[in-house]
Amino acid sequence: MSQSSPFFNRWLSRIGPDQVLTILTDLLDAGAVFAVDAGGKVLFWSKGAEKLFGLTAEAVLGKPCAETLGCEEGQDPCGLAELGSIKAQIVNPKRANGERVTCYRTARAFFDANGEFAGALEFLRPQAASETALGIRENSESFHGILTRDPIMLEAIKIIRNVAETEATVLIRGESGTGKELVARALHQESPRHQRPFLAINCAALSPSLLESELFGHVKGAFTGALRQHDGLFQRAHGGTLFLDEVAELPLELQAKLLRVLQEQSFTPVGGDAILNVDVRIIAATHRSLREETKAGRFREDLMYRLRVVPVFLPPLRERRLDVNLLLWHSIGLHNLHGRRHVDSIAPDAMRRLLDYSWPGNVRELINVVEYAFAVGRGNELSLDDLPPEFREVKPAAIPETQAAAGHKTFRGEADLIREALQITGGNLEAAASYAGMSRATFWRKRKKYNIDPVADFSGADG
Ligand SMILES: Nc1ncnc2c1ncn2[C@@H]1O[C@H](COP(=O)(O)OP(=O)(O)OP(=O)(O)O)[C@@H](O)[C@H]1O
Repeated sequence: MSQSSPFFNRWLSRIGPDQVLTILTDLLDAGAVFAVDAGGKVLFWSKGAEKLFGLTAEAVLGKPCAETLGCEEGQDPCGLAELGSIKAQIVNPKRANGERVTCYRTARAFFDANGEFAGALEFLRPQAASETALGIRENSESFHGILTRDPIMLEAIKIIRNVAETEATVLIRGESGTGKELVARALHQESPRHQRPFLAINCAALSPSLLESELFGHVKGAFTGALRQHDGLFQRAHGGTLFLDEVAELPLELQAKLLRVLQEQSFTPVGGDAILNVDVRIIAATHRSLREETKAGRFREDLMYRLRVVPVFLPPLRERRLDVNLLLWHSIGLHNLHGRRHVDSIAPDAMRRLLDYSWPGNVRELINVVEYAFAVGRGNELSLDDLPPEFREVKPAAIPETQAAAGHKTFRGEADLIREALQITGGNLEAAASYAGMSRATFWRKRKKYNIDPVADFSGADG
């Protein structure tokens, strides 16, 4: 069906197609719109294009578009004659000041009555920092809110995807704040049980008697104060998933009761004598080694085997340096959307401290650090002064031993940060600049200053 009324063409010629196109593209002020002829010469250049590239229409009209936008990075500058249309292609056109800007390119070619390429209309929308952080271009992954570029985390996600379909019990091991609950929720969401409840309990947070009544419920009069019957989590999670966080802290007497539910899908509420049957999938998590706990006699061996049918390990954040960068920018992007401050760069000394930090509270701590920076700091650059005191006090020489043991380099300065960024990204300048918290132009300048050659030294590095 046509998108316009039969009167549109008449109206268009009365107003003037040129004026209509100009006004229309003004309405799209989030990016640049331009038209080219069959030879790639610019025929139309919107106000948004002037703003984005710092080039007036007067300076650009009639010039080859590839030259105007500095398409020299081995990318096909056009490709439209063959493809006909392009959607959300990532390109890096050049601004008047020489800086490159990452954009999404959407374009449509026109063909004349003989099928000959007759030019095209293009729309370039600059990519937001938060989109880069979300890893839309790089090989990162967002899976039910879990952001990562770390190979071990990606492997964990793969396992979760595969076991979600099954009924297997999963044991997630990781330090506090590494995302164990997030992963458990993802597993539930991916499973056939996703329309039934997902309930969670921290086994370390309650006294043994309260924990028992929370898990299994109690009948009226079961103990002093049990004024009415209470349905436990196992009953309420029927058909769904129960997440037992810090399962290693479960008292031995409750371990026996949990084992029975796992083996027989049945239990008796506190003070009751009727056996209740339930269908609940268990996902357990711990920061301890259950094997060690078993050896020490604190955890039942039979229960350990029941729980760790599929073990999943989440590494601490200090061992996932690519994720520090990714999660920082993701968190910054969220604050940029809602706060009064807009951060688009991180000062190199601040970035160095963030990357060198041992993150004992893992991702939860990182989120809080960004919140702190937005609460106390001002301006577009996140500086060292915006970070909590522990970041400002730590000298590179005083980096915790755990990190040194984990094989982390300590930085001596900006040059080291640039080298590390190139090393870890295999010489990809765009990704390396993002890793170092610098704009591409600044990264380029500093790389030159320290005479670091990305091609000779780092391309093909396995990062
Ligand atoms: N990879 C990730 N991507 C995005 N957000 C994450 C990631 N990992 C953790 N988070 C966020 O960090 C916070 C802590 O995560 P979560 O509660 O899942 O950790 P945990 O290991 O269960 O912690 P604890 O053992 O202390 O309960 C949450 O806000 C969570 O959304």
